[in-house]
Amino acid sequence: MRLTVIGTGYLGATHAACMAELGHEVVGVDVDAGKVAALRAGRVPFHEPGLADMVARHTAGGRLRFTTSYEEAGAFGQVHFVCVGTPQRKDGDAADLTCVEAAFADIARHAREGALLVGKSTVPVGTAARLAAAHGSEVAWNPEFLREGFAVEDTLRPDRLVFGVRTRRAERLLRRVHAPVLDAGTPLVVTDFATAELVKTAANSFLATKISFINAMAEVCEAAGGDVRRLAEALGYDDRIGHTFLRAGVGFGGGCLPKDIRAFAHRAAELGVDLGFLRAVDAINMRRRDRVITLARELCGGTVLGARVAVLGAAFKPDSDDVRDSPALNVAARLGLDGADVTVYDPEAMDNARKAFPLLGYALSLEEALRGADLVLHLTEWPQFREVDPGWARELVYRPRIVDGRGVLDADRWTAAGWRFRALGRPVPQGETGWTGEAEGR
Ligand SMILES: NC(=O)c1ccc[n+]([C@@H]2O[C@H](COP(=O)([O-])OP(=O)(O)OC[C@H]3O[C@@H](n4cnc5c(N)ncnc54)[C@H](O)[C@@H]3O)[C@@H](O)[C@H]2O)c1
Ligand SMILES: O=c1ccn([C@@H]2O[C@H](COP(=O)(O)OP(=O)(O)O[C@H]3O[C@H](CO)[C@@H](O)[C@H](O)[C@H]3O)[C@@H](O)[C@H]2O)c(=O)[nH]1
Repeated sequence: MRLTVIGTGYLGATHAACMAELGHEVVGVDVDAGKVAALRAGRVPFHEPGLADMVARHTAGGRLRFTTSYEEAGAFGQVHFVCVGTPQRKDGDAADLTCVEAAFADIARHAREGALLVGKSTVPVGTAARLAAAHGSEVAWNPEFLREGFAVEDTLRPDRLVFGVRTRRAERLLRRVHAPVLDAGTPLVVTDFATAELVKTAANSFLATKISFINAMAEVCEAAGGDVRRLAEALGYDDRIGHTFLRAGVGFGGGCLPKDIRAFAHRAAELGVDLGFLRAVDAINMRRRDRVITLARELCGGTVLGARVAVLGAAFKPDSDDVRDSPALNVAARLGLDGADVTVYDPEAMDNARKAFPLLGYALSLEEALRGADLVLHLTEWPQFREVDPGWARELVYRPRIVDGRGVLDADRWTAAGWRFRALGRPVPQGETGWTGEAEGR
């Protein structure tokens, strides 16, 4: 089929390449000429494992093209997928639909007779019906559930597909687009617009709730002397609960969960439904960032003023260079404002971090970040950070003190190598009694 993908960011570039992989002819459209130029040259302007190869292969083979022209896209496509951003509005919790509205208006104006306009962006319930009424084109909603870092795999082998449609024809077209995925046995839910839109915001709300639940348990563990890792392990053996999304730590960030739960609560309130629990989920999540800052202060003798702090991680999670609402950078920036001399290192997200927080210090290697540090904060669990030898790191830092904000480092190993080790939701390692009041200064 001839498809277009409008908006070629994290979601759209992946969707476009994967649709070409399924055998379709695809044109990607973006208003960002720089992004289009990079993609045309077969380069992906962000880090997503496996995607660069796929884009390079299909642009070279001619099945995947990129343009800034809606005219070209409209003349080409039988089905148009809208994948533009829906960030949080500057003036509140609602989703900013400016890009979605512009994209639908532009493609509706240029699309051929009978073309299907499919929304994939995450939107407040009611958006699809409004766009269908506004543009008179046939509309469908096909929400996307991919995770960054696994985007290709999640697109080619998703847990499920959801089609929000009003006609048999729209369903048939979407079935044809996804035929290889459906033939592989992927579950499909065909439903109305509202339900399709709600599946997406409900799924992200559930995931965020699960993370904040275990982080609230981490707070109780801190108060009671328990270990949230063992608690999560024991809880997860109950099949009804499961082990996934129960990793306690500095909490969730990224371009999706934080803004999606806020937008969902806002939209529900407009509809007269109080989803107040999502505000609690959000508050628990933000408190974990505060907790890292409290631990940092405690380990530095009450204040981080003048302390050299190495922050390991800038991306909101490993295997991504996305720094949108990154807990690591939020903590780093706040410590910087408190007078710490902060140096950030991340294997992939340095350029994005520099753009977002130009005043922080940046190191070109892990070793450089650690050298001379008074305190180390482990805030994004890249494999290379987990594999660090505590003895090697001990030789580089000025003071061996670390906060594990992701709950993956081995407290015993770090303590045995002479480190003062703190983690969220876990007891102070044996043999350590907490801050002893030794004088700071070099
Ligand atoms: N990132 C993810 O993992 C993911 C997963 C599922 C759903 N989503 C949802 O998908 C949507 C896109 O998210 P993203 O992370 O890819 O955002 P992004 O910011 O990476 O990409 C959005 C792209 O849309 C382009 N754009 C903006 N206005 C445009 C217009 N009028 N015409 C053409 N292009 C335009 C931007 O230049 C940008 O390249 C959001 O609604 C998000 O919630 C994202
Ligand atoms: O047990 C866990 C799991 C995740 N996280 C954090 O939660 C955030 C989100 O992680 P993840 O969901 O893996 O990443 P995203 O790529 O943001 O994906 C989410 O958001 C996408 C955009 O809507 C959806 O498509 C996905 O299904 C949904 O998982 C990250 O900061 C993680 O560090 C935790 O703190 N503990």
